[in-house]
Amino acid sequence: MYIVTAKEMYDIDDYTISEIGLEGKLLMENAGRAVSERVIKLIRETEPVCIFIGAGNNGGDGFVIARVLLDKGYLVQVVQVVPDEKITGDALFHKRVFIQCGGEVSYLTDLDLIREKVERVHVVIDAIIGIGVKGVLREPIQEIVRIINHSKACVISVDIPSGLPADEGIGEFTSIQADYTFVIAAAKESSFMVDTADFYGQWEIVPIGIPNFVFQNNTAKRQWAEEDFGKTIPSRHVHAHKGSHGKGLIIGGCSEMPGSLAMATKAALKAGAGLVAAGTTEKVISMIAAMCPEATYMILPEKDGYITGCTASPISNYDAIAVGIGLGRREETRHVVAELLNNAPCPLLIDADGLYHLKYQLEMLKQRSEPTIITPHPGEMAMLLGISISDLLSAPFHYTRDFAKANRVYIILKGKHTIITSPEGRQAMESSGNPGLAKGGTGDVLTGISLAMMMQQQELFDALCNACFIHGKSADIQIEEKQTYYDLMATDVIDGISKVYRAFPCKRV
Ligand SMILES: NC(=O)C1=CN([C@@H]2O[C@H](COP(=O)(O)OP(=O)(O)OC[C@H]3O[C@@H](n4cnc5c(N)ncnc54)[C@H](O)[C@@H]3O)[C@@H](O)[C@H]2O)[C@H](O)CC1
Ligand SMILES: [K+]
Repeated sequence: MYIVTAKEMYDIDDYTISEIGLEGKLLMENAGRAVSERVIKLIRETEPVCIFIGAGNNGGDGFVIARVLLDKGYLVQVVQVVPDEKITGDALFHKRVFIQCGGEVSYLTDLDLIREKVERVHVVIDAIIGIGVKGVLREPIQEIVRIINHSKACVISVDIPSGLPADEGIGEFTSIQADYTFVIAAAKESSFMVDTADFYGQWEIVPIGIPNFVFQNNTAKRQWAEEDFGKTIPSRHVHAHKGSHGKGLIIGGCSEMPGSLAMATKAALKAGAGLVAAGTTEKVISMIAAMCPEATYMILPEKDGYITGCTASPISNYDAIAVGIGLGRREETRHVVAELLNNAPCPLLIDADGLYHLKYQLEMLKQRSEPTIITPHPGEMAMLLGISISDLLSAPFHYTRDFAKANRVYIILKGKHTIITSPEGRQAMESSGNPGLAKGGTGDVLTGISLAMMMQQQELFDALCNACFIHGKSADIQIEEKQTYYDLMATDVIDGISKVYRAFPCKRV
């Protein structure tokens, strides 16, 4: 599933029409038919339906839907909310076809009449405006939208709830509040944003015959799905030994936060790492060693229970290193992150307190020759960007892409919809997981799983997407099987990793 801005969707549309030769009328027919198929599954023939139609191609989709429903014996009324001369091009073509098939269209502007109509129907189909909306809705459309929103009818939007922007980061709007939205061809950015997602109601994408490669050439954003995990997760070879699955090092922990290191280490091993060493203070080792007997330990220098350095120890023979969890924010500890940024000869993941220290030495990121990965939650990402969390969440694709490109890092921006970004600006959204994950320690588990994935032979971007998938799916399976959003613990997410591998088995060889 691809994710697009309005501009990307128009480019995809133009290419399909002008270079491939699938005419606009045909795409509109496909769109209207595909939406009608879904509508027919939702409503009965006896339920009166009113289709509201605006001036653009979204309205054109509405005329196709009206024709299909009329033909199937539905009680359809069509209300055009703009004068006849505004209906042009492909939309006019389909309006004429609808009328030739016996359909009737009323152009209504009297708001009382519209209110009466809306009160009498069970279902409203909203084909007023699609991705072509500019700014806040003008009158009388704004008032018509209000009337529809106040009615008891089930509201089904075509492509996007009318009035809602397709792109992230757009401030003011008035929108239809849909119960269902059938999104044409590709997900729009706004269907994932905190301030706009709810207007869609339940939504689903309906394909309209645009070839896959056209999406690939026009957008760098997509959803990471189960099939992607199945296709990319590397096999475990029958002749494999522990060295085949990577040797990782996790540096972190302090006297007040020993558990975070234990959880990350255990999660890395559970997710498939061959060997994992935990680098920390002697005291923390004595606290966690029994919790994770499969790991090895590296004693690091300390002051008052906080790590002060790590490069005096051998860090060159690891395949990947993670730093930051439970590290603490003491100034002496900042040096640990600097040493690793300078010297880690392998992919380096920075999380939690490591990100706090990174803020003071961001310029070092560009000097690294090996990949760097950061795994912030929105608060940490906003801190690194120097903006507010609400600004970040209004346009997360934009902010993370710019930061990743400027600083040459991979980013996992954690959230309900986690966004994974590569230094080239490729972006994936991973949406598994549930509110049970909103608890201390789950980020440490993701760090451990990510470290393990980074060391399996797969492209680094895919590895990070798969780590998020395993983490979220583990939480989902635990909730399905035995737990609730209240009692899910980070350690349960570690236990659930085996269930993910059993549920989505990978090839053996
Ligand atoms: N994605 C595809 O491949 C296909 C999409 N289809 C549908 O087409 C629309 C986009 O159509 P477009 O004609 O570009 O724009 P709209 O229909 O969304 O609306 C334009 C219409 O709205 C008026 N308008 C804009 N802003 C406002 C405002 N603030 N207040 C009032 N009126 C406003 C503007 O004047 C225009 O008249 C897409 O969403 C799909 O549904 C194709 O049918 C199939 C291919
Ligand atoms: K619409």
